[in-house]
Amino acid sequence: SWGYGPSDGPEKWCDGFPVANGPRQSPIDIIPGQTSYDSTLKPLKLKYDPSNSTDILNNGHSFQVGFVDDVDSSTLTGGPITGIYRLKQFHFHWGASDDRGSEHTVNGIKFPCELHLVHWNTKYPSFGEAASEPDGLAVVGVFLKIGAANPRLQKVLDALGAIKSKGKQTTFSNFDAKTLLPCSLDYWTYDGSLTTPPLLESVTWIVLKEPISVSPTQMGKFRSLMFSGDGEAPCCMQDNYRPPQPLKGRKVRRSFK
Ligand SMILES: NS(=O)(=O)c1ccc(-n2ccn(-c3ccc(F)cc3F)c2=O)cc1
Ligand SMILES: [Zn+2]
Repeated sequence: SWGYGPSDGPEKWCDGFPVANGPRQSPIDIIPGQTSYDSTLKPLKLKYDPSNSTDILNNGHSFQVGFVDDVDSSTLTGGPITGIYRLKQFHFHWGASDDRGSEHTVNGIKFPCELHLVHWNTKYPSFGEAASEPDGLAVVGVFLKIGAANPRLQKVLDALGAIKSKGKQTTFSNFDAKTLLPCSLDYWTYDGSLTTPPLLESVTWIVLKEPISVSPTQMGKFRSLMFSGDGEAPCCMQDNYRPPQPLKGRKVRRSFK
């Protein structure tokens, strides 16, 4: 299947997933000077219940923390979206070195890592159904910038030892995803897609302007994971990011002056 290497990486995804060349692909390069302030955009409202976190999984492309999503207890409302979206999972993308790793870029600048909090629109019966609807998903993107070690992030990183290789999963309870958010919820927003196959064009992207911090040592912990499963040739999980895609006339709005 697909990956991030020279033979199965982003340049090859269009072979199996023709939507890769579609009109609303993600990520994009955000050029702040070309975004438009929209005073009708509402503040983001993120309400996360720590008791909803369930597990942490190495899926062979990244690792993700899963949430109970059969009730409205961890939700996204407000912002550019209407209705209630439920948190399904969060995961990250990162580089082999601190000079790259984020999927979205700002004025062409890459961050070492990017956090994605994936939500689905409860007007649809399930995540799977929502994932194929143009207004089905909303992903909040948060940049990570090299600085002081982030103690809240460390809780997640301390669990990675148990899920080193593809397919490994372990329980991960009582994690408050809100602790991974920066102080300001100012954001850019645009209509886009999943950034990995199936690349479905069903995502309202909400990218926060303010990054959170991560230390070089903590970045090393991300890179200690493996794309490969036990018994396969070991392959470090790094550079698991898709580069920016053509804007194709889309408008990027911002919630702040
Ligand atoms: N990087 S991201 O844009 O946040 C992103 C990229 C890919 C996914 N993703 C991959 C498979 N799925 C998925 C899982 C179950 C399902 F029923 C439908 C899906 F699209 C999914 O949502 C979810 C999020
Ligand atoms: Zn992602």
